[in-house]
Amino acid sequence: MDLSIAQIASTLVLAWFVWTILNGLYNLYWHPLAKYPGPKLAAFTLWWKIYCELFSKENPVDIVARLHEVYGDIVRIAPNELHFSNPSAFHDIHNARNRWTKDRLLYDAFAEAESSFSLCDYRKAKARKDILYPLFSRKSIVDMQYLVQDCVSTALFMSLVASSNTPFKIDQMCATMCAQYEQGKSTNILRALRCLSLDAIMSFCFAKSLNTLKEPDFCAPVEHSMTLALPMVTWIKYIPFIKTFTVHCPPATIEFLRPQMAGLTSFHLFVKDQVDEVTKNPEALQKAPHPVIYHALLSSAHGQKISNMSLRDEALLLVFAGTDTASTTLTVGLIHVLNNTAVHRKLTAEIMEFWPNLELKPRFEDVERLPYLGAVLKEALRFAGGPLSPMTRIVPRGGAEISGKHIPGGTVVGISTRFVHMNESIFRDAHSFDPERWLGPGAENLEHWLVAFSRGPRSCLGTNLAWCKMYLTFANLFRRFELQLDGIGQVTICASRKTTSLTTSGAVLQCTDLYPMLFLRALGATVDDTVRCSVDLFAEDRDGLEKASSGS
Ligand code: HEM
Repeated sequence: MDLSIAQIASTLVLAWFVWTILNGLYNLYWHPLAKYPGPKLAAFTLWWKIYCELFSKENPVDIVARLHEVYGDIVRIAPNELHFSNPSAFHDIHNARNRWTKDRLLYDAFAEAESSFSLCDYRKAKARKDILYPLFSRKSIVDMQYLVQDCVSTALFMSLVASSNTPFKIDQMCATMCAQYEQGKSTNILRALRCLSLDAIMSFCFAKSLNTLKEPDFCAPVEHSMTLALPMVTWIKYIPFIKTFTVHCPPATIEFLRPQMAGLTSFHLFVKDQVDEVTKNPEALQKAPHPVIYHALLSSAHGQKISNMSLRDEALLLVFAGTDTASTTLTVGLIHVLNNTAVHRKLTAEIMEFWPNLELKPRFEDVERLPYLGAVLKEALRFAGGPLSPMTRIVPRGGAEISGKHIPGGTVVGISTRFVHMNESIFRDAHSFDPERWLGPGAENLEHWLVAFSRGPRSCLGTNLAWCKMYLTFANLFRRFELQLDGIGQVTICASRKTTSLTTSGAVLQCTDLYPMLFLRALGATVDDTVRCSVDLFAEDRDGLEKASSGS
């Protein structure tokens, strides 16, 4: 029997349709999760979740929050996925005993598949983290803090303060900034902090920097492309072909199709060349001024042969993981502090008293003893929340108890940190930025509920580095400058930021629905006049976009 192409196609479509209906009916009535409440459509098909994550204008975490109000503590948000709202569920899922596998659907979407973050299997990830941990240990961070402190100084001095040995740059920079200010242009503080994080993590991991802090207005193509690439993760999750295409496509083609990605493709090439160089010529590592990731990864001591591809993935992942999270947390903290005069005054007073002589830069171990600064940073972490999307795990065979219920093996489970950090019964008046809560009686009990770095064997590898960076950045910012928020203009958020970062921005914007501008003034520093610099935190900066895409 001869069938035409049209007949074959229609038969396939019909078969797919019937399969979808039968599968949906199975999901609704016979699936092991059938008894769990949630929208019927979410139980029927994954397309409901895909719609929420890709097309809905509302943030997915907000959607889930609404569902919990309707359906209770446990909600079925996809045929095989449960989301929890009871904070105890976080510790049921992420704890020192659990060796649960990460959810492939989520983690395969990250381009760096062969990295400590994206290796879903616990044993493989542990083997990799064991290799890297010495470099990220507290001792190593304390020893190498000069890399971070240097960067802190550069970021600040780039903006305002004339560093004695770079008068030309500062002249040039001040002139540019003044011109920008007169033209009503803004400098993006989030971008500045991203450049800071980027340069710090690059120096730390590779003993090389892209010098993004030296770019005018912190307008570094690589930083900009990284920001643009973030929302792609959600698309890649459901359309893996995008990842296959970008991984295998020649960089020139990507740049042609999306010029804004030029910064990222050149960064990928930078890492690739670096990996090729160190694998061909490991002796070159002896010239490194301090330990870098390749010393550990290429060492024969751990007995593992790590492929070039995996080395590349690890290097890229570390840069990505260390850049967005820390800078977002600091930005969130900055805005809240500047919005709250009492907090601002108390923080500045503590830092000024501790650090009277500007010339003598304090060490991280000393700065971290400042109780109020520590409390402010914890509040910043609580508000920013780390990755806000649930970091999903697979319940092992045999099932597990989560939030007091037996959950069948094979279920995808997750809880966004927002449900822990904004829980009113743990953090009284949770939506107010109140560092005092970390200082008063019972404050030590709260530590258990600060989960921005997650918990258990898959918690953040860069925790020590992140703390070091956050303490030193805030100490320097509030010691050297008078910072003010100014409310002029309007906030516009571009649709592509409707991801984790946007959620974070959204949380911030709830407390400041004005256009946040920072007026910066050097305090007791080497500049005597007040330099005013408007800082546009969230609005899409067209000039910046153009500059970044043209690679200037
Ligand atoms: C404020 C800053 C940071 C926050 C809030 C943060 C948060 C997190 C969280 C919540 C996870 C767990 C993700 C999961 O469950 O899959 C994680 C994992 C990770 N983070 Fe961070 N992070 C920060 C900074 C850094 C830095 C500076 C680095 C270093 C380069 C880093 C490297 C990593 C790595 C390698 C993992 C994967 C660990 C694993 O899967 O076992 N992070 N981070």
